[in-house]
Amino acid sequence: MFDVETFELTKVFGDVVAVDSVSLKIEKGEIFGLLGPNGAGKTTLVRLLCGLLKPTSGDALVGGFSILKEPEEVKKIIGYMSQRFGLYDDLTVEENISFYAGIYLNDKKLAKKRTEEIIEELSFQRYRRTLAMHLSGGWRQRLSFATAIVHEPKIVFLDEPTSGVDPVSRRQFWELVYNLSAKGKTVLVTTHYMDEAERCNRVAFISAGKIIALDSPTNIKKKYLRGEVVSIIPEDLMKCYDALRSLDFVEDVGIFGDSVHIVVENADEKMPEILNFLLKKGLAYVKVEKIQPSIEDVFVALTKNKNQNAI
Ligand SMILES: Nc1ncnc2c1ncn2[C@@H]1O[C@H](COP(=O)(O)OP(=O)(O)OP(=O)(O)O)[C@@H](O)[C@H]1O
Repeated sequence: MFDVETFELTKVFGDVVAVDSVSLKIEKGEIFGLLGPNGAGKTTLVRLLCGLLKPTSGDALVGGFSILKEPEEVKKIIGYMSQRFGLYDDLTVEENISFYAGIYLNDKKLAKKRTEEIIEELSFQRYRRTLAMHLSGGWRQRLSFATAIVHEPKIVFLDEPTSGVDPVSRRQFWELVYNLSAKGKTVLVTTHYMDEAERCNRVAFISAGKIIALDSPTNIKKKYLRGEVVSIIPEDLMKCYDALRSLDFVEDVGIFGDSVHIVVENADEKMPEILNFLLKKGLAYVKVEKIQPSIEDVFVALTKNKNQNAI
């Protein structure tokens, strides 16, 4: 059973096609990741699915309701955590939660009950009277999440929920996402963090409004990365990156923190040639090793070719 189904969904702003004929299906209970560079169309797709934007053409069913014909019904069954978090800084934690509970739930008693439940569930007890403006980044993010799920929506949209949040809070946040999924809720999450993509059941890559790859993280790596990855930690990152790009047996080159990753057909076979090349070019390095590919390696390979065909 699908909780989200889109049919050639398209949104055009002036001469920008922000979402370009997207057709996808998301199963009930799934954690579905949406990845893509800045401006790829992730936020626009999420806003369309939340019933906040009207499509230029195409349609989508969210929880069985059409975003085109029944956007108000869609809004009742979804939770949306936007990039801006949507918190009231001059209200306390409890007031923020109870404010959103009041908007979404008509029943006052139920709104109060849910506010208490959420405070308990998300461990807000000691911060309940703290103003939102005084919370740390991680707790603000948690509060924004709380306000998005206070009405127990079936489907939850999280737009870059962990952007700018420290690694510990990010990990804790993912526990909350897993809890939602374990309760049978469907989650669509957009992210820039590739390690977070690995945590999703399935991911879609979006580039210039089009879905260019969609599968489980494992299958995506198998399908789109036809080769093995060698990681090089050089002393001069940019010089090494530029030099490696000129090697004809290298399929893809990408920078990952302080290392350069190259994709080659057979890493063990090519290793002596790579070491020889670095030596000849006078490129000093700290470490060269074959590594397991990450979803980020696929991302580099996929976004390299901007004219990639949509699937
Ligand atoms: N309201 C709008 N009016 C005009 N153009 C828009 C509007 N909203 C988005 N766009 C354009 O649509 C394209 C997709 O933007 P969108 O915000 O959906 O991308 P994104 O993948 O979410 O990017 P980011 O990761 O930076 O948030 C961009 O070119 C953007 O400039």
